[in-house]
Amino acid sequence: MEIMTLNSSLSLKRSVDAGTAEQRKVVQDIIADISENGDEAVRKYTEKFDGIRLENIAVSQEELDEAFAAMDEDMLEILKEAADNISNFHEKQKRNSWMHAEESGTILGQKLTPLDSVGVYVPGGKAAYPSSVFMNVLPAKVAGVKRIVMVCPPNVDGTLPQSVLVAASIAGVTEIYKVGGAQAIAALAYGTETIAKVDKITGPGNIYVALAKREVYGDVDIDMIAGPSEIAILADDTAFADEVAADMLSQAEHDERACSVLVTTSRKLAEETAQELETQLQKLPRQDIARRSIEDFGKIVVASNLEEAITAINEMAPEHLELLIDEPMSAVGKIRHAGAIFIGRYSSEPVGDYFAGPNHVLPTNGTARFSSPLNVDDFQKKSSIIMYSKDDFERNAHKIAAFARMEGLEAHARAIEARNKDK
Ligand SMILES: NC(=O)c1ccc[n+]([C@@H]2O[C@H](COP(=O)([O-])OP(=O)(O)OC[C@H]3O[C@@H](n4cnc5c(N)ncnc54)[C@H](O)[C@@H]3O)[C@@H](O)[C@H]2O)c1
Ligand SMILES: N[C@H](CO)Cc1c[nH]c[nH+]1
Ligand SMILES: [Zn+2]
Repeated sequence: MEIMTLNSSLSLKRSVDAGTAEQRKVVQDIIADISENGDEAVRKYTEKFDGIRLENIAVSQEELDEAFAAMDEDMLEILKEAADNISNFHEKQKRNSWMHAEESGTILGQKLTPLDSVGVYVPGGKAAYPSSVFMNVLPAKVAGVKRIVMVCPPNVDGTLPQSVLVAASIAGVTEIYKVGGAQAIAALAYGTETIAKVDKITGPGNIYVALAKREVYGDVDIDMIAGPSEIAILADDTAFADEVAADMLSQAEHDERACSVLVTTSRKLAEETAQELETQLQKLPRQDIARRSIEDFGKIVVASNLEEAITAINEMAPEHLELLIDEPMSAVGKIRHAGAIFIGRYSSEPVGDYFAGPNHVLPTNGTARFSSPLNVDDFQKKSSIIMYSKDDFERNAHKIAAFARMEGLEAHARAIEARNKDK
């Protein structure tokens, strides 16, 4: 891989993938068809895109039990431990309703209510993602959401991946359906005979899923449009090239359009990492995907100093950032934009993908400039509480009425004045 030098004309920013006009049209047509024809349209697209006609898309308790029984005991323990770590982390995010009583007797506050129902998209297609089941469902559970509907595209034999089913059971999903792509998003947003509509849809997926979420937003809420994975690694001469290359490939194997970038102050590390990437790629099972990702979107960049490197990384606002530098904690304050920051050698990105506890659904495509990881707040909504006292009302009524008249809203002013009389 070519090694570049960081200069003012080199930007690490990703261009947002808005899909092609043709893909948008495909998605709009699928959504319209599902809204109109419900389950029958779901069956048609599942047959077309996943290669199986399913008369019944609901996962039965029997299928869940079979998946559990077939799961390796040790693996089951690992899944449970990961689920505990993720739940514990998200418990710390949970906020409570609050009310504050002023001395004047007025009570102001904020009431938090979990969403009634959430739809969680779990990608199928290229890989099975039990970890994404945990990352979407467990924060919803912590928030108190009662109805959690999971959708996932079926395998060609009409099953769902065993690992996904077991994760769904551990996490406490309430309904599971074998449907993927834009047709799953439309079914969750508008409902079919089998799937009752939900209030919010979360979860990552490919371009068809992302475009569908964008289309239905407004009729339901969505979490974010999570694009292909990204990793930026900031490293100096204390880092090890084999570890840097391994971490870059860990995200490259997700998707041909995943993006792995090394920014380093050490030319030696840059050269060794380029070599390591080639050696390690040859031994990877998902070599084709990872190679295309590295060739089309991978970058190794040499910066003249740490400050310059951090400026470029802030501009990129990567989904994941690893700090493999001497005294990495000292750089954290200077990082303004990154979905998740992995500090030091033992915080390899997959630690966060699976086990540490923080969420792996993170802002991509530079949206870490203004978005946050999926979290418990995404599954609760707030209502303001206002209980105004007589004293406050009498003291402020004329100010409120004046404000209303300034806006030309006479009825507002009169609503206030109607109460400002002895009755
Ligand atoms: N950000 C995260 O947290 C995270 C986690 C896991 C996976 N991911 C990403 O999710 C994505 C998963 O993509 P995937 O494709 O493997 O699975 P997917 O489930 O997103 O997509 C499969 C579905 O796409 C639809 N589809 C495929 N080709 C189509 C076409 N030509 N026209 C219309 N619809 C079509 C089909 O309905 C199929 O069921 C990857 O990009 C991966 O990196 C992200
Ligand atoms: N790295 C992905 C998010 O960008 C999440 C994931 C799931 N499984 C493994 N990794
Ligand atoms: Zn990953």
